[in-house]
Amino acid sequence: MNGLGLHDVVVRYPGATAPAVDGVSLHVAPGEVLALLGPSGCGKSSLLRAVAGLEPLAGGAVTWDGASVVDVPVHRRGFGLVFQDGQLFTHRDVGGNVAYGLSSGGLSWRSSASGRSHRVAELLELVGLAGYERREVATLSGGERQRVALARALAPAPRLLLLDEPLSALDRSLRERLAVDLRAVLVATGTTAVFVTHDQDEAFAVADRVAVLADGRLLQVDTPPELWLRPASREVARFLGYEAFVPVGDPAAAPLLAATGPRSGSVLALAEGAFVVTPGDTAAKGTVLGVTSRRGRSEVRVDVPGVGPVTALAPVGARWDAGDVVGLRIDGSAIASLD
Ligand SMILES: Nc1ncnc2c1ncn2[C@@H]1O[C@H](COP(=O)(O)OP(=O)(O)OP(=O)(O)O)[C@@H](O)[C@H]1O
Repeated sequence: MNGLGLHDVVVRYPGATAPAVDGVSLHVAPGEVLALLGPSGCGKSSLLRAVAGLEPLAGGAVTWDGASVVDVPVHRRGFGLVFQDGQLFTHRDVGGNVAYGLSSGGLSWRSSASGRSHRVAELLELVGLAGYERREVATLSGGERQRVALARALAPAPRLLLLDEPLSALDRSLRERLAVDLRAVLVATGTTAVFVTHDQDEAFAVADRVAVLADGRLLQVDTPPELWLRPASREVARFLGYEAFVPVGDPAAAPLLAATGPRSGSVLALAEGAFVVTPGDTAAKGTVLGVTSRRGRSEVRVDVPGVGPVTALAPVGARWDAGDVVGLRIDGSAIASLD
């Protein structure tokens, strides 16, 4: 099979009671971007490092185009790496950092100085930093550094790019913008990539498919819409942000099913926003537990009979006190079903 193959990969650290990666099998097709998503300590980085060749395998195999790379040293795998902190060379300027990436490739622009500088300019333009060649690394913002790290890693046209939480040191709004830009760059260059993150939104923004890991095991791998609409288990659903579960046969499910239409699974999973606080006669009611404000809207913790505590959305500025009973409209698009 072309692309990256993981076959029952096991990573075990000396002295650890359980393996960090415990029999993970996955395939990443050429040109595909796969996110490894999971809580801290679930083994995402260990798996990525095993693919890179930075950690030895305790079991299983890593293949590229069907051939094992287990005995191929890190620098001969043709895989690029981007880390959380970019790891730029501070004694080189931006252009020097990107040109370093070129020198590790075996491609034709290596031969001429003008070919090299043209390629550096092209890569900087690709990552949104046209004209930055002579800037000192120390003068760059965190987001700019990560863009340079990406350009440097893409310079030798790696057959696989491995990104370990490349955006997690940045603040939220910058992270959201860069996630979109990162996907655009990976798609524009047709780069096959594996992207590690603990942030669901980021995984969904960057990847074609998302692999959810917990305790070193693969729980589910699917496209973002499939994963969101059909989480394979409560564990996956909880990790994606579903916060309440109602069996389909439960009386409390009736108004929910009226909003979603018939569903095939046996349990409904409710995400934040499955209820919207609405005045007037509504299908459901809840008792306010508390109110917080986030990103220009109010989030109201409400206790809904038969469902439990959930986060309902409300217009910003609206005021309630704990104990108030509020009407709730149901948004079927925030309700998934599982077996
Ligand atoms: N070098 C190491 N030596 C021993 N144990 C390690 C080492 N690196 C990681 N571990 C352990 O392996 C498990 C998986 O760690 P890993 O860093 O792969 O998880 P992660 O999902 O990437 O976490 P995070 O999001 O916090 O980086 C953890 O229990 C961790 O403590």
